[in-house]
Amino acid sequence: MEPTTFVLFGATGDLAKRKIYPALYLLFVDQKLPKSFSLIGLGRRELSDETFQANVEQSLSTFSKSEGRDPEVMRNFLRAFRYHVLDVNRKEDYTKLLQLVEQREDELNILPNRMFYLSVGPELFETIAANIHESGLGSANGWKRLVIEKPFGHDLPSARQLNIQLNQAFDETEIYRIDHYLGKPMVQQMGQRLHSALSEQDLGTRNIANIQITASETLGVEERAGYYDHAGAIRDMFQNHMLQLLMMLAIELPNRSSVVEVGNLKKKVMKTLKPLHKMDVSHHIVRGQYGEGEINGGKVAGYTAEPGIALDSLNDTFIAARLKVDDPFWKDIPIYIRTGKRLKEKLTRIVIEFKSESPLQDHLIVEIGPNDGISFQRSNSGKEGSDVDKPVQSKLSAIKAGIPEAYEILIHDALKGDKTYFAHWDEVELSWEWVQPILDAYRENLLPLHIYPAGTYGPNESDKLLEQDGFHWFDFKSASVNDANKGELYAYGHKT
Ligand SMILES: NC(=O)C1=CN([C@@H]2O[C@H](COP(=O)(O)OP(=O)(O)OC[C@H]3O[C@@H](n4cnc5c(N)ncnc54)[C@H](OP(=O)(O)O)[C@@H]3O)[C@@H](O)[C@H]2O)C=CC1
Ligand SMILES: O=C1O[C@H](COP(=O)(O)O)[C@@H](O)[C@H](O)[C@H]1O
Repeated sequence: MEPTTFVLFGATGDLAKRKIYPALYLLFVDQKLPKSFSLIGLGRRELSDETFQANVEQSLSTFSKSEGRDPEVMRNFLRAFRYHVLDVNRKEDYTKLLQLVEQREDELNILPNRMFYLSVGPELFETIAANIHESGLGSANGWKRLVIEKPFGHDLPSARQLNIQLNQAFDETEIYRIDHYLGKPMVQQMGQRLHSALSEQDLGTRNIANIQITASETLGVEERAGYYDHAGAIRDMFQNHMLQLLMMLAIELPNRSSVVEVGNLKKKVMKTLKPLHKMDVSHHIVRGQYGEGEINGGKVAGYTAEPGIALDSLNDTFIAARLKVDDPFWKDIPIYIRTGKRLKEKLTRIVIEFKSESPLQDHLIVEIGPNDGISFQRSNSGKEGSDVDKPVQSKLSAIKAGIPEAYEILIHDALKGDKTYFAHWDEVELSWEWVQPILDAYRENLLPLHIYPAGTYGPNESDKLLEQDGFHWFDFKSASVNDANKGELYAYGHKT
């Protein structure tokens, strides 16, 4: 891997501590960082290099999953870390930063390959990109890359505007838009596995009755009121993670697919999504907000009683949607997506329900979190005359233990210059285009905001959305994927 200077904006922030440093540490231990690697952390607060290094070490103790850190390994890891005070709005700070970057490149005798990671609020993205460009930080005789956190824009016009601004400083090939769901190992493989499962059974998508994508969380808004109350579930999860799950499920990635191929395939999925009209949104979308309730036996406050949230906030903490992909392969298969905060359990799963005459069992379940695996399940929920004692049968593949986490995978890819599992501009723009009528309908209050008790699966209207089509959300309680783990291990696409 080529020598790299990793310039981290937001080095004192939550994401850096929680995800970036632990991921870098694991990469270092696995010898996956470039041999010549230097990190310069940036923020407004005054820190010495030593305090910064101690803070990084502290965050590893708090957030890293690796056990038993060797002090010698830790010292070697932290040796690469320097800190520099920078206010993103002060041009002179970038000039000083350039001097430090060049000084470190000289000390290490490395080429000026620079990765700029923006782990700061989205309102700062444009300013930083412009200042990197103007200060000369981005014009050295090596490569430059911009890694950018979500959210990418607030709506379609602002996302387009942001992209135009970034393109003045970075080429699209140099921009790495992080969507951490794309770094989840199961997400990278599931389209392939679904197609293998269907073809091994000599089936086509005609045997699929519907597809259900659920990302439910037990957490509430936590300390992120300032951001979340303007984003809501639709921008925080739906426009990015949930639509990425749909794209990754619908495409069959050729082996060793290039970044361009993946981008084109995903774009095709988004282009075939039937558009919603603002006036029809209420027929296909359910908007919810959590009220007070119980999570894991403990009482929790409703959304508007959370710190920093206005009592009259109409922000959405839940969304359920019905979508259709209008292409010959997926035609006529309804796709339901739901995501929300303060729901009954923490899980991310995709359920493919087969038609009753299908030789397959009722459901193929792709479990993305907290564990991962693929299994067949028979669910009795909602079926008249069902035999509740019927054993759950399953074939399952799980991704082996020791697989790196999303941030580790994505940061490693960015260091290698592999953009395959980053969000490409075309698909980001198309997903905002699809979501925009919903944002408009929310703003104009064209659909009700349903309050659901915390600790449930969301408002009843979300169940009704499927009942209208003769379906039910899969009842995860009736068939545990972890029980299925005891069954025959069988990986679609390859045997484990
Ligand atoms: N936290 C999370 O779990 C997730 C976060 N994200 C995204 O990651 C990004 C960072 O989030 P998070 O770490 O939570 O945010 P925090 O508020 O915790 O950190 C913000 C960082 O930005 C720095 N900063 C703020 N203003 C300036 C400024 N004017 N000049 C220089 N530095 C500044 C702060 O440093 P200082 O105060 O020292 O200046 C701090 O290091 C956001 O885009 C967020 O949406 C995405 C997914 C999950
Ligand atoms: O990006 C985000 O994702 C998390 C959920 O991620 P997961 O990997 O735990 O499923 C969500 O809590 C957060 O609000 C959102 O910003």
